[in-house]
Amino acid sequence: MATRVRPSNKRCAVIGGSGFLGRHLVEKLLDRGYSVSVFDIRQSYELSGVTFHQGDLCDKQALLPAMKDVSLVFHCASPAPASDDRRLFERVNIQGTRTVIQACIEAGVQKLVLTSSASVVFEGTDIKNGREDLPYAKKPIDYYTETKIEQEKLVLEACDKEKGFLTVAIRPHGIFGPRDPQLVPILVDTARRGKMKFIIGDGTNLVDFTFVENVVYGHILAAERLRSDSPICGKPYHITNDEPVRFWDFMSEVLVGLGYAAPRYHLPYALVYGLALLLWLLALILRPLVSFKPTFTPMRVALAGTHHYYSCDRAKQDLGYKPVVSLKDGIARTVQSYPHLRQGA
Ligand SMILES: NC(=O)C1=CN([C@@H]2O[C@H](COP(=O)(O)OP(=O)(O)OC[C@H]3O[C@@H](n4cnc5c(N)ncnc54)[C@H](O)[C@@H]3O)[C@@H](O)[C@H]2O)C=CC1
Ligand SMILES: CC(C)=CCC[C@@H](C)[C@H]1CC[C@H]2C3=C(CC[C@]12C)[C@@]1(C)CCC(=O)C[C@@H]1CC3
Repeated sequence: MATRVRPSNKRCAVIGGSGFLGRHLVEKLLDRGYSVSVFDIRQSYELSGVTFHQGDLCDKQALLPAMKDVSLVFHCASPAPASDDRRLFERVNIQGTRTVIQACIEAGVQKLVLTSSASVVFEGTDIKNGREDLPYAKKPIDYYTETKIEQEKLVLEACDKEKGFLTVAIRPHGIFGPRDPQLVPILVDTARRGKMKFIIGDGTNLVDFTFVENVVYGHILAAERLRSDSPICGKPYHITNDEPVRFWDFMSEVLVGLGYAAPRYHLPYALVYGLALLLWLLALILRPLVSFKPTFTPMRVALAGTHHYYSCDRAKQDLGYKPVVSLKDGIARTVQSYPHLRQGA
């Protein structure tokens, strides 16, 4: 009789492991003695100790080989929030996540850790020290958020102690750090086009920005604490730097660190939000004729002009989480890592 190989608890798979967060997670897992399978639609690097499987997560047959003899799966793949493609988000974040869950169960995976987002409760209005029991956004501000909500629900509802399939969701916010393809590049691009002169609103709104290594640490703690007798099964956890900062102070610090001027002039929030909404509608109506991507989307303006910071008390209590890199050090390491984005480079 063929005996089934018991999956090693130091063997894991990272879906989305070619991405910004995924790659940092893979590197830390290797440091901690795990062997890692990466599953991603693209391969962006090579690393010893890592086996790459290239494919679309909506394809179960493609996923299964990456999960062979694996006890733990991290799912941190998603289309980029900047894409406004409803069908793509629904296909990958909702249907694709259903497929990931089915594949995990079929492959005998015991633990699934999802990278969700703190934005699942954000509707474009102030959130101050938000806890995990806030309701999901009833009117999500974009398709990305809408489908991240459904994705999180699917993963948490799939948690089944009887069947030995345990799940947990990590909700990071504003991830930044070396190799981030979003935050610093968008900021620098906006500055280079001369559009970073204005502060939206009075500039006092507090926001969480989270250094990538803290997010990675939260994921690994969750994975290692996920057992059938632990309180974390089927629950979401905020992971932040636990140091809310003024959105515009953070932006200015990164800009000045890279040699650009900090924004100075104030614009009323309602005016900019209204304009962004108009532009978004215009882009939608004109889509069959011309395609343009406005820099100022309603979501971006809301993120830049409201308070949105979250309590990570639950993660501290249940996971023993504490940020490992301070905001100050995180910003310094990030700025240093982008010599090619410096003014004049
Ligand atoms: N970057 C941020 O500030 C935040 C990110 N998150 C979440 O963290 C996760 C990771 O985000 P990032 O690393 O920033 O994004 P990223 O875009 O760098 O990485 C996502 C990865 O998913 C892969 N992917 C996309 N569609 C796929 C498909 N159909 N099949 C297989 N792979 C596919 C991409 O190729 C990419 O490598 C995402 O789930 C995102 O929603 C949550 C909160 C904040
Ligand atoms: C805290 C959090 C969730 C951050 C997410 C990252 C991005 C959404 C931001 C990174 C750079 C930001 C940015 C703007 C909006 C939000 C970001 C894209 C603006 C477009 C807001 C309006 C401006 O005046 C220019 C800004 C450029 C940078």
